[in-house]
Amino acid sequence: MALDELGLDSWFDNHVRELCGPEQSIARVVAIDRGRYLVHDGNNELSAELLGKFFYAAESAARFPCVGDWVCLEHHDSEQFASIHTVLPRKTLLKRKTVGYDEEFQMLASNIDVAFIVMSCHYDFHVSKLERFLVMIHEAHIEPVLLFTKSDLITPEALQLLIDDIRAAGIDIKILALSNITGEGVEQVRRLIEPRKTYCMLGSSGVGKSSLMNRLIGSDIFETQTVSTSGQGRHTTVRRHLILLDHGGMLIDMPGMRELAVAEVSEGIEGSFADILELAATCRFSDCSHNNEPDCAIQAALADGKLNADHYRNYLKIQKESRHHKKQTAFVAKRKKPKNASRIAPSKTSQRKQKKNICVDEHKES
Ligand SMILES: Nc1nc2c(ncn2[C@@H]2O[C@H](COP(=O)(O)OP(=O)(O)OP(=O)(O)O)[C@@H](O)[C@H]2O)c(=O)[nH]1
Ligand SMILES: [Zn+2]
Repeated sequence: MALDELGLDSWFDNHVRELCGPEQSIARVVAIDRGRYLVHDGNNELSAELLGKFFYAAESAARFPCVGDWVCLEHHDSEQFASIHTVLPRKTLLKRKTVGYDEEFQMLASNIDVAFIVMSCHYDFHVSKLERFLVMIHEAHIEPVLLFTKSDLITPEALQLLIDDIRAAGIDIKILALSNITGEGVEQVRRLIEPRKTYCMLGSSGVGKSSLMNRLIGSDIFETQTVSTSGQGRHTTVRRHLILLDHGGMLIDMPGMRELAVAEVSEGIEGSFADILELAATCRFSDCSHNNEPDCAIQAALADGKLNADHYRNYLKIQKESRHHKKQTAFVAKRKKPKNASRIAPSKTSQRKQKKNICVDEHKES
């Protein structure tokens, strides 16, 4: 198989020439398992390890490879084993705020062209949740598509009402409805997937991501979970693996995400809340807080119903989270920064910590 079938194009090629040594070859990270990287070099999948230099002066988790990355490799004698020297620049990087106290973000996957937001139309659909996914996807410069699963459980009229709600919030992304049970709509999803492009599936646990994966692959390699009759999903084991589909495209499955806290986002907000930013630009005062200033365009639009109150509330919430994350990251970075960072070798403990930080795949994380 040629590397272009794995998504390599001239953009990456230019970086290969610049960044990979003459003895090195190029491969794509398809999975991470307990600190080991499974990479595909166009012919084989092989196991690769990081060079020690990755653990030096680690200012940011973003220096480590993640699923979807292109890396420069040096093969060892056995051919089945290699070391990773360099991570090539990424076209796109999907990340989220780390759950818990650590204020650094977590990389989910890179070099994704299209993100499928998978949501069940039968249970627990909220436009605000969709907006949260959209902020994250816009921030990463990825094209979003909404896949509504479980269409067999609601009437076409009820489905149309949900779509109307989404359009009313100013969201104009492509929407497809499907059922993994009857198979309706699955073919349309398959037709969306183009060769050499990378797709990912994002969505809460239990919405039907594994079921859809299995349908697209045509076999039951992903374990699916039975959910309670309320439709709510259960906790499933985490996996993140880049899979090559028969007709060419690539698909990365993501763990179910219960908590989706946003890291610092700016363009993501511009992408998802452009209507609000446009309105705010027409307030009388440029620093309007949209509370009780005169001639506030936001308050006026809320009053006459042109601006949906939930949409605005969600905007404020996400903006607050983003600001908070920015402040925290700046604070943590200041506290952590050692003098002469690049010359200090990390202790064994900090290497272990780093490994723990990047190898999220074997933990449950939703
Ligand atoms: N009625 C109906 N049930 C579905 C559909 N898709 C999935 N299910 C059921 O929903 C449950 C959860 O599906 P999964 O495919 O495991 O969901 P998931 O999104 O992969 O969940 P995680 O692995 O936890 O992230 C299973 O019992 C499926 O049979 C659908 O289109 N219609
Ligand atoms: Zn205002």
